[in-house]
Amino acid sequence: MKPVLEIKNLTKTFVTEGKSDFTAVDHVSFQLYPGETLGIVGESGSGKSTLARIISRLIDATEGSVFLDGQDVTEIKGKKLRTYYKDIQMVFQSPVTSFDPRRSLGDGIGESLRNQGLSKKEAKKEALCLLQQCGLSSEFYERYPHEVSGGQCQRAAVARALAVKPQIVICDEATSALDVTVQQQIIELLRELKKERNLAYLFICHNLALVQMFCDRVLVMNDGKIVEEGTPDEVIMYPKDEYTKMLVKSVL
Ligand SMILES: Nc1ncnc2c1ncn2[C@@H]1O[C@H](COP(=O)(O)OP(=O)(O)OP(=O)(O)O)[C@@H](O)[C@H]1O
Repeated sequence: MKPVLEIKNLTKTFVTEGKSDFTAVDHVSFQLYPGETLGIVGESGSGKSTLARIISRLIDATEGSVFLDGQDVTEIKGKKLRTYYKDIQMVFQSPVTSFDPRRSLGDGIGESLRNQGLSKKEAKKEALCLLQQCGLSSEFYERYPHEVSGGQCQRAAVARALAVKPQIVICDEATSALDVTVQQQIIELLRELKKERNLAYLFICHNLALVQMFCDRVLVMNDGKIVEEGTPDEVIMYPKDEYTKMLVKSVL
């Protein structure tokens, strides 16, 4: 099977005046396959979010390449980049702040649909359908981000991510701000949506129990490098790398 996403030697060095250069992502390479959920774990500051931001083209890499469906997308611009922004969507830790507080959830979801050329009426119909698929009834269309719970808002954020029909969804600590039962519900939702839409997920998470439950494969990052890779059982139950052993021990 061909990978949907291929990362080759990706490196990001931040250059700040008056400070020494800092390499947050250091020659990272991996592949993500269609329908796969790939976990990325590592301590705070290990470079996970920076990696996600490069892949999403929110920031540029210093070195290395990103391939989507075999096409080099590292430096694409204009229309190609706008299409790429649809192919890769992100769901963040804090759903409430990811929505405009002055607009209803339905409007927030509808906006991406209207940007794709749907009429106001069509966008509303589709937004209601997406909300329903994400377990939210039509009354949530009119609600504002501060009028819903964190879990409900994260469901709406998933609905908004799906509105543009992405191939890949990057979840950056998407369940970390939610309590345990709501975390499980969001994981179940992501699982169902993956099956229905053959999505691939990059699942950045510091909760190893969730990673073990949800991911097909796991990468461990330390100081910007991938230090171990394997199935959740291999990495979490039988870690080989010293850093992974420490990481696993620290949460047990
Ligand atoms: N714009 C920037 N300029 C300088 N350094 C940065 C910048 N963005 C991130 N960093 C640094 O890069 C390192 C990696 O940060 P990153 O947010 O990718 O880590 P992370 O593994 O996602 O951590 P967390 O789990 O806490 O979100 C950190 O030391 C951070 O301070």
